[in-house]
Amino acid sequence: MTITLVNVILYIILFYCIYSFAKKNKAFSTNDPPGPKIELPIIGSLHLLSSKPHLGFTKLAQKFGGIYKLWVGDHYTIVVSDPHYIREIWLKNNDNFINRPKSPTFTVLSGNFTNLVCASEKIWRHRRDLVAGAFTKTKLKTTQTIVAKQCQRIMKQMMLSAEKKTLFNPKMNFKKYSMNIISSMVFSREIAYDDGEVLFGKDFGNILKQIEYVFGLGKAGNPGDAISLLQPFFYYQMKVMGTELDKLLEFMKEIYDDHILNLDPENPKDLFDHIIIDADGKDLNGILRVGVDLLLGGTDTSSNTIEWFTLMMANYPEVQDKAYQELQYRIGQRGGETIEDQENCGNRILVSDRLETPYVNAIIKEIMRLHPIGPLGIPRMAKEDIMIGEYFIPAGTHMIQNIHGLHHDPSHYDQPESFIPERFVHDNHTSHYLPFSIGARNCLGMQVAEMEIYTICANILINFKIKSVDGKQIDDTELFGLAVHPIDYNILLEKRSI
Ligand code: HEM
Repeated sequence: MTITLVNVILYIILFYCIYSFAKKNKAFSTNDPPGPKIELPIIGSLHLLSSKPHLGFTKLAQKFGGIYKLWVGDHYTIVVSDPHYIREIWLKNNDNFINRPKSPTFTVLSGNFTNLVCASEKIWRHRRDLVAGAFTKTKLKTTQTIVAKQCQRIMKQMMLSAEKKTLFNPKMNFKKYSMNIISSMVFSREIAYDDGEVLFGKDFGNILKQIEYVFGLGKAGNPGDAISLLQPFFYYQMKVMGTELDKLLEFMKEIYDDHILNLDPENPKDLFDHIIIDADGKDLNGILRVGVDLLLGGTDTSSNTIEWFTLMMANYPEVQDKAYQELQYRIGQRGGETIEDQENCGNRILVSDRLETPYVNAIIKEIMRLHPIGPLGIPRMAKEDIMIGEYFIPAGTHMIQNIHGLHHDPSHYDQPESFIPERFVHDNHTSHYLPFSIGARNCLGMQVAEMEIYTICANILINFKIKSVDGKQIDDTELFGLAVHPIDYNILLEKRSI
């Protein structure tokens, strides 16, 4: 009896493997893109990717070209790093690729696709309009002032660290900087850098831990997302993620209630007020989820880029010095240090200096080229069968924009693995530089991110020399997660003389 049951199970497994092998190795058309010759049952080509899938995908692009197909577990996937095809898909045919794949992780993180980042088409259009509208209504000057104020706060922390010669931890501090910008813009809330600081909304610091936790659980690469047979093994992880996300939503509800209580429709004080007013008293779930999305989307992304910046500056002191000279020159050009208006908040370099500091801009671009924090963007899914150029893409295909592959392609960038900011000084590389993606569903926070990254990086460069703790190069190994980040490290700061 037992043997018979074992036999039945073995037959089922065998049958499933044959079915899976046949399905994955059958062409959809005579116009499929190139890809691996043999797909394995169940896993497809997963074995060709490592724990750092962006590197695996880029290696495959070297073999199959800028557009290729493969099976990532159960999912037929097309990976694109050719700038021509990226534009055809994400820009010209955006409507057909507007949705995100329905993976278990996305399902939980998005409350069944009712948020903004993962929302399905109809809901997405409504949410995107709501948030984009609120961003537009929040005046540029207001955003600049918020960024300048937060930059001044972190400069004080860095100055203290330089004076006391204590180690400075980029990860923890830049996270607070990014989060303070987004939470000031959206919720009029800030978190403290140390326990002595008394700020409005004293519990807000807890949300940072909570975001960290949810981000950690939702890390890309959950095997249950790729292979549905494995989903039961990740049931508990998904359940915990849902519970932790609910806590974030509860917190968001408190902020919402507070906003409702103090709402002046004629005089909205922040982005959340704008969203609440535009939603006209409806869609509480949507508003709360959009609030969480903005915190999630606006924190680890920019802060990881700034972490890469201090790491690379410690490793390339000659680049730091060259940038410092440029910034000194710029200050001289505008008549010295004396810009003391409200928006400046005491910073030595302003957002308005950006156009006049091409080398600093080039450093930032080179860092986002070399270490794009979202190296595979956020995946999309084909709505209907479509021809893109000579290639057929069937409905349901998962689409990956391989930003890492695009940024590391030697046909666009000489010595793509080397850090050479100069390459961006005379050439914008516009067609093959896309850290924020492209098209109607590209990064909604791009302008804020660029502003906050420039402001802090330029002010760090003018105020400090960044050094590694032991005088050696800091390890620049990439760790893969929802955002690609460096191994946690400390730096030493040396104050530059004015
Ligand atoms: C270095 C900083 C950042 C990078 C590199 C980055 C990159 C990206 C990328 C690649 C996408 C996917 C777009 C697509 O599917 O085509 C995205 C989406 C998104 N980002 Fe960012 N991002 C950054 C900062 C931010 C910030 C600061 C915010 C919030 C203020 C933000 C909010 C969003 C949102 C809401 C989406 C989803 C858009 C949608 O689905 O309509 N991001 N981002």
